[in-house]
Amino acid sequence: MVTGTMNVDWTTWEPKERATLLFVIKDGQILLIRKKRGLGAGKINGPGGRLEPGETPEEAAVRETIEELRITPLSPEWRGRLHFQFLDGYSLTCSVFVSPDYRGIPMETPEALPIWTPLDAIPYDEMWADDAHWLPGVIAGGEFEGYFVFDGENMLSHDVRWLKNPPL
Ligand SMILES: Nc1nc2c([nH]c(=O)n2[C@H]2C[C@H](O)[C@@H](COP(=O)(O)OP(=O)(O)OP(=O)(O)O)O2)c(=O)[nH]1
Repeated sequence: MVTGTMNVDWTTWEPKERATLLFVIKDGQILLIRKKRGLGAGKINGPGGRLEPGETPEEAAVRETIEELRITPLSPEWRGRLHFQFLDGYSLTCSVFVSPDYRGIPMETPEALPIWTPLDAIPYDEMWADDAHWLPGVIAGGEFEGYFVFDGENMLSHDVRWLKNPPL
């Protein structure tokens, strides 16, 4: 429930939609995408998308990675959950997974262009504004819950709580 410009009661909050993100991290690189359509088109992100009826977040994360990059991520690990409230009333939760390996060869699709990126060269200025607040901690091995208020693409507030291995 939105109770003011930036005040959200997260204890009673329910998302309108559920989505996923999955990052393959292997050999000092992270597999990112340039997203070609949908929410966040033009941005750099991980593969992901909204859950289909009956799917678990992990199933959706694997399906979206196959659809967007034609690879099958192996052994996905849950690393966190993003909670987004937009001022226009839209709300979304997003489960974040990391896979240490994959099967296949990443390919460009109508939805995404694969971009292998060194872990020390992640282009946060081309990503959603919240990502710099949690992706470094995820790469460091952390697990988190993140709470964000957005006005369109403009992040108004952020609160990241580390559950495990908080970054130094
Ligand atoms: N890294 C990051 N990802 C985000 C943020 N906000 C946000 O929606 N996403 C992700 C979650 C989803 O993976 C994706 C939005 O879903 P989508 O539009 O790709 O969903 P979809 O594939 O079901 O789309 P469609 O085919 O139905 O159009 O963007 C954010 O702030 N940071």
